[in-house]
Amino acid sequence: MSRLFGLYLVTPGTPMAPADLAAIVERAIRGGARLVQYRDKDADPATRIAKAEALLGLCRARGVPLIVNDDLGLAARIGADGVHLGRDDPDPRLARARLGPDALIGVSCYADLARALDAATAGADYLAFGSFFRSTTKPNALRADPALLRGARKTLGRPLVAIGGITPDNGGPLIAAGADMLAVVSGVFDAPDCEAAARAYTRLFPTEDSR
Ligand SMILES: Cc1ncc(COP(=O)(O)OP(=O)(O)O)c(N)n1
Ligand SMILES: Cc1ncsc1CCOP(=O)(O)O
Repeated sequence: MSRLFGLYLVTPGTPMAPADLAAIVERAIRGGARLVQYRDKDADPATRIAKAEALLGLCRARGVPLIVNDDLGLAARIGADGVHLGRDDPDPRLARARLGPDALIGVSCYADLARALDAATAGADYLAFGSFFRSTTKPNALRADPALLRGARKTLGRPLVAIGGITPDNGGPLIAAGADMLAVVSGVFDAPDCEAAARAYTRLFPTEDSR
């Protein structure tokens, strides 16, 4: 698994034809997205399988991992690279047992460092914090203060993902505070040029040589 660093694209979960979804994800990968999460709360099971499989094929061809939000069963069924788990989802240990030692397991920690420590102990590969800014995708998301990332950096020893209302204009300070990845939905999916938008996030990160 490549190092967890850079733009993390999360799909919006709004009704969208599989081909349109794949086209945007492909453009975002061209713009530098290094990890993709299939997040889809509303589609029926057959549509979810079809979309996730289409994205997995695309991501495999581009060498970018695809993980599934919430749904451990779907991740196992399609052979995804991992799963992202929130408060209402299975324990990371269960996900590890089901998906295997190489699976990428991410856990939502909101603004809760104690939860993050537990998740790290339970084998999470990355810890996600947020929402750092108001999110149109998830307007009622719990809010986190960017300063939290500095403490998380010192104590957790795992890659940190920041999410929620992140734009190319407000993302830099989150990276400076300790975020390894910026997870983004609307900043890419709602942009007139998805590839250019992804590139604008990608440019916020130091290059491999300067890290
Ligand atoms: C990278 C990343 N971080 C946080 C979330 C939110 O997960 P969760 O709290 O489970 O909420 P839903 O996504 O299920 O609404 C995420 N999906 N990805
Ligand atoms: C899933 C999720 N969890 C907290 S905010 C959020 C949505 C992020 O989307 P956007 O990048 O459009 O704010």
